[in-house]
Amino acid sequence: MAQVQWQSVREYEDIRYEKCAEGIAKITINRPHKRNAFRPKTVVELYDAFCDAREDIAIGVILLTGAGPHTDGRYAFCAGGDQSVRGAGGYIDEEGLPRLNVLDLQRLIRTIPKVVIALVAGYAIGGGHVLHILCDLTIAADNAVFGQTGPKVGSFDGGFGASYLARLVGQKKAREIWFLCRQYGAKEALQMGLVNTVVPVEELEAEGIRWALEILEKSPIAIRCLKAAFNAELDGMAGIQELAGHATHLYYLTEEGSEGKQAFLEKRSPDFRQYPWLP
Ligand SMILES: CC(C)(COP(=O)(O)OP(=O)(O)OC[C@H]1O[C@@H](n2cnc3c(N)ncnc32)[C@H](O)[C@@H]1OP(=O)(O)O)[C@@H](O)C(=O)NCCC(=O)NCCSC(=O)c1cc(O)c2ccccc2c1O
Repeated sequence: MAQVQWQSVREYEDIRYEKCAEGIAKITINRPHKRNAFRPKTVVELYDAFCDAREDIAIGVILLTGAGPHTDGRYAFCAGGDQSVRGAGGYIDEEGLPRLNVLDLQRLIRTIPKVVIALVAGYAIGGGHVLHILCDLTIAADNAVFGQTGPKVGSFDGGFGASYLARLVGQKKAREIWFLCRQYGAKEALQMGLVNTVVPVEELEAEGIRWALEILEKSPIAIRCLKAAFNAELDGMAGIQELAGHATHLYYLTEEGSEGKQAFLEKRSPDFRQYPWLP
């Protein structure tokens, strides 16, 4: 089965947010007239939907994609920050404040204890390219186009957008991508390890659902710990915190862990002697 019944979760202006009974959430950037470029409000809405998916214990996999094709027939995953609202100090929100709030979203995608899959049709460019990099997996349509534009348009993402990209494709290739601002097709992206697979564009969502359903058959705790472990290797103290948080979560689930709390509440000494020091 590679088709599901999507139910809208709540209404937004710049995105669509849906879930299905099988445990998948789908978040769609819905600004095709701007090649799905994000303004601060788009990011606020994306953040809100990702938070909802994080809190929903029925959801294990989140698909992130872009609406399309546009009326001109072109597809886009996301063309990065909306340059028409870029002002001094960031992208100007509805209150007139400059924002780089996509950085908050990047960290949420990175740490959410569920699997995030980017479904990329058409352009994944600039900050939109960085978003797919941050996703755990990327499924590309055969018409996908990847690239950074920062040095061309007076911007750069020196965080995950540079360092994690280099981990994915190697230092030389990452420097080429940023320094030359070229565009790369789906096949080339697959060859350089930037995406997991390439499918015909009309198969993109069905393939995403197939991957999601396969993941959803697996152990949620194993997957969340693995995601944190992959991150910990690269994310320093923040990565260790994330992995350690999962260890604490598991410890709280044990009888041994609750003995300490129970003893405190019963105003007695804890009896940890009953628990083995396993090899
Ligand atoms: C994506 C393209 C290569 C597509 O080219 P194509 O020829 O197919 O389409 P058009 O160029 O004609 O675009 C159609 C339509 O969409 C508008 N549009 C496209 N992208 C954007 C955009 N990013 N912002 C605003 N508007 C956009 C375009 O103007 C057209 O509108 P019309 O009204 O004229 O029809 C090509 O469009 C392209 O190169 N786009 C720009 C890509 C780009 O440079 N993105 C920004 C990079 S910087 C960034 O994203 C960024 C964001 C952050 O929040 C950061 C935060 C912290 C650090 C760094 C950040 C950062 O670098």
